[in-house]
Amino acid sequence: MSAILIDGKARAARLRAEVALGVAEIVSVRGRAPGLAVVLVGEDPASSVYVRNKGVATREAGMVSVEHKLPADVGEDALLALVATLNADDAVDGILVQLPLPRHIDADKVIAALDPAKDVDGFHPVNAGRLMIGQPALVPCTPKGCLMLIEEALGDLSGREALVIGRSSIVGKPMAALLTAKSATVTVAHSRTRDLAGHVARAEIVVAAVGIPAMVQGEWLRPGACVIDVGINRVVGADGKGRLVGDVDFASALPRAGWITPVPGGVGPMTIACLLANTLQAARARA
Ligand SMILES: NC(=O)C1=CN([C@@H]2O[C@H](COP(=O)(O)OP(=O)(O)OC[C@H]3O[C@@H](n4cnc5c(N)ncnc54)[C@H](OP(=O)(O)O)[C@@H]3O)[C@@H](O)[C@H]2O)C=CC1
Ligand SMILES: Nc1nc(=O)c2c([nH]1)NC[C@@H]1CN(c3ccc(C(=O)N[C@@H](CCC(=O)O)C(=O)O)cc3)C=[N+]21
Repeated sequence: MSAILIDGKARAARLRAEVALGVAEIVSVRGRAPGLAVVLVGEDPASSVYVRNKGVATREAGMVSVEHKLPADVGEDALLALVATLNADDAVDGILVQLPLPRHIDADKVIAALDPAKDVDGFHPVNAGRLMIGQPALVPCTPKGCLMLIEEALGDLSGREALVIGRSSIVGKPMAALLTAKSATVTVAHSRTRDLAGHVARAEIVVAAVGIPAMVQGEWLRPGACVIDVGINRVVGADGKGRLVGDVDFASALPRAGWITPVPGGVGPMTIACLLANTLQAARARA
């Protein structure tokens, strides 16, 4: 038996096409396309790739994308001033501040300064809190995209055993909240978890968001599990070339899983498509 490959690239293309229809509609109503402002501080190479991919996708969906590149040594005050300007700019419907920020800047402070209505990453405490208590919110893009892939594979998730590996505010915590809202029975594992393999063995759904290349072994998996690999790790292969791998050991997981997302081509494209969906949602709410 071999797992069904979940084609995140194809699912993301469908979502982007849906978003483009919504964009056309809001343009006809409001006379202005949704606007996304992306703030990039310094030259993080992974972030640069993400920012470039996002720019192309937003324009293809008919949105206006404006990038603000600031030098790595920019002061916190200057960044907060830019956020205030974008908050006040009526042409800006969504703001994304690329993480990680340089160490001398307090990321929590910057996120808290965002207008929650424009927080298309869903990182502001108001949106994070709303998600926790089941109120309408802007939901973080990566877990939102993961949930779409899981539901498409499994349908109704109620009563399903789910394991989320990782408890970051960007992926793990909101992922656990979304799965709980869908009535899955959710376990959250992290660096202090004892017997990770034992938890993996019980899970019908495994979401791996750790940042350690190929750490989840295929042999740990419950046969037929739905495996969502969030990890984006750049490693150097035997040929000396760099390539991307996930947090799941794909080769050993493939024969044992029921469904699995590849890296690249799985969760990553969904993150970008969900960012566009969130920007449309924010534009509609503000219109
Ligand atoms: N595809 C996409 O669109 C995106 C991909 N990513 C990728 O996902 C991965 C995770 O990202 P992010 O959540 O931001 O990462 P963080 O570094 O913020 O969080 C990693 C989590 O993994 C946990 N962890 C570390 N070591 C272990 C271990 N040995 N066993 C179990 N858990 C462990 C940590 O535990 P503790 O809390 O105890 O430290 C922490 O909760 C990265 O590879 C990142 O590049 C991220 C965002 C979007
Ligand atoms: N404020 C903020 N929000 C984020 O959502 C955020 C962030 N900061 N900082 C960095 C991480 C990482 N991240 C990725 C998104 C898409 C791909 C992606 O498109 N990946 C493709 C292609 C990757 C390639 O080939 O280079 C794929 O997996 O197929 C990767 C990584 C979002 N993040």
